[in-house]
Amino acid sequence: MNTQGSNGRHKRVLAKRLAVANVSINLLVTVVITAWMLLGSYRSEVNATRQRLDEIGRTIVPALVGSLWQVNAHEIDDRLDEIGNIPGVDYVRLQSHEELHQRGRPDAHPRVIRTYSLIYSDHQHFDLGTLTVEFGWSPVRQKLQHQAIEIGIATLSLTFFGTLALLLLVQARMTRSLEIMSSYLRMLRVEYLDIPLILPKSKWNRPPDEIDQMAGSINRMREYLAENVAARIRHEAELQSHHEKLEALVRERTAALEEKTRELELQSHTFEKMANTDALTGTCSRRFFIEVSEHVIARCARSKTPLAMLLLDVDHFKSINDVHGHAVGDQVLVGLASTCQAGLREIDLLGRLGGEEFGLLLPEVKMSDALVIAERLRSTLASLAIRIPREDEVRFTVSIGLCMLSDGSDTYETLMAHADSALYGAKEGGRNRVCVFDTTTLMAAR
Ligand SMILES: Nc1nc2c(ncn2[C@@H]2O[C@H](COP(=O)(O)OP(=O)(O)OP(=O)(O)O)[C@@H](O)[C@H]2O)c(=O)[nH]1
Repeated sequence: MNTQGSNGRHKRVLAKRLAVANVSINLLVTVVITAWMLLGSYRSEVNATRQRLDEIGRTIVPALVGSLWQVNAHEIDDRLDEIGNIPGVDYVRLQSHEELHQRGRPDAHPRVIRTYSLIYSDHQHFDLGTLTVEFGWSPVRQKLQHQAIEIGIATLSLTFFGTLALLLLVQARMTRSLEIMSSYLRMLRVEYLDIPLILPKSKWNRPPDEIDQMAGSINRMREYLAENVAARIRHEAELQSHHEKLEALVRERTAALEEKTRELELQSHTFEKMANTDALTGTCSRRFFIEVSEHVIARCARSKTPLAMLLLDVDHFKSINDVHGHAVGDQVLVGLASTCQAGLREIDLLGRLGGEEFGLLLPEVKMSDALVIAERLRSTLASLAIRIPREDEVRFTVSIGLCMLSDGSDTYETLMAHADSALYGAKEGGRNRVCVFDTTTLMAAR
């Protein structure tokens, strides 16, 4: 990560602001100091002027009074010249009786004026006139101006070099460090969190300052962020691992569930098949035969399609059981069912209704065809030989009751009652025969 770059737009703004502030403060301080120093100079100048005036009063004025008393014009002029030559004296005025002596020119606004009374004392006081001495502004002004210029130049030089030094110091320490820190924070990314912020080392072995503290805080924040990111990555990895384990578990459980469902479906299918199939003969169970018959009968009744119902019953089956055993009886039933089944169409339905009694539903078959089918069945079964171990074979006959769907109101129960009635007729008629149900008469086929 490059932390040496800087944002050009804000380059050294801080240093410039500091320089402007420093120059402004220095100028203000310069003005105040200059004013204060000039005031001090002015005061000391005033004191010096007063001391000179006192000196004039002590030395020259008594000599002047003596010259005036002696009326020594030459000496008077010398004294006045002496006063007029004192630095700073602009104007000297001697008013003695009618005479006026002047040196220099009076100022409209003199700086300091002092008037001396010229009195000669010799047991008596004689008033000889007044002496006025004026100190003007020009020498003091010049002096103060020079002083102001000197102070100004010195202070400005100090300001310039001080500001320059400050700028260099700020640039070397603050601006550069702040630029590096700013650049570091701008470039900071999750992948760079292991790179610490390093400020350029100072040549001098100085104690840590606020910039070092800030850099330390940034590094602590970076470490804290790095720890947090590492913890987050760790947690995400753990979460991912848990997620994968969970998904594997769900897949495993789903597979087990699907397997179980398949097993249950298979079982259910088997149970359904078992429930719908007669265990011994493989034909429809009574319940399934009734259920399907009800639908077929209703459909044929609606569409006025012919339908025949046959009820088959093995003749003297009890004797077969009694003579040959129950197992042989079972063999007879199996043989009957498979023989019947072999000659049926897809839409025909054979069901074992109980014991040795079977129902046979023949949709879309008219009476004449139904009779043919019933007779053929009876005949085929009568000639069927059931192979048994000891007696070689067993033969049997069946009685068949036949009825037709007569009108739209017929149901399974009515058809079954009719077929049963016909079967009863067949049994009564001597067995091994087909009987057709008729509402008025029972007609035997043979
Ligand atoms: N072997 C065997 N016998 C059964 C089965 N179900 C019922 N039976 C027997 O079938 C016999 C039916 O006898 P019956 O009702 O008297 O009828 P039948 O002897 O056939 O006489 P008819 O119908 O009048 O000709 C009984 O002895 C039952 O025990 C079975 O599944 N297997």
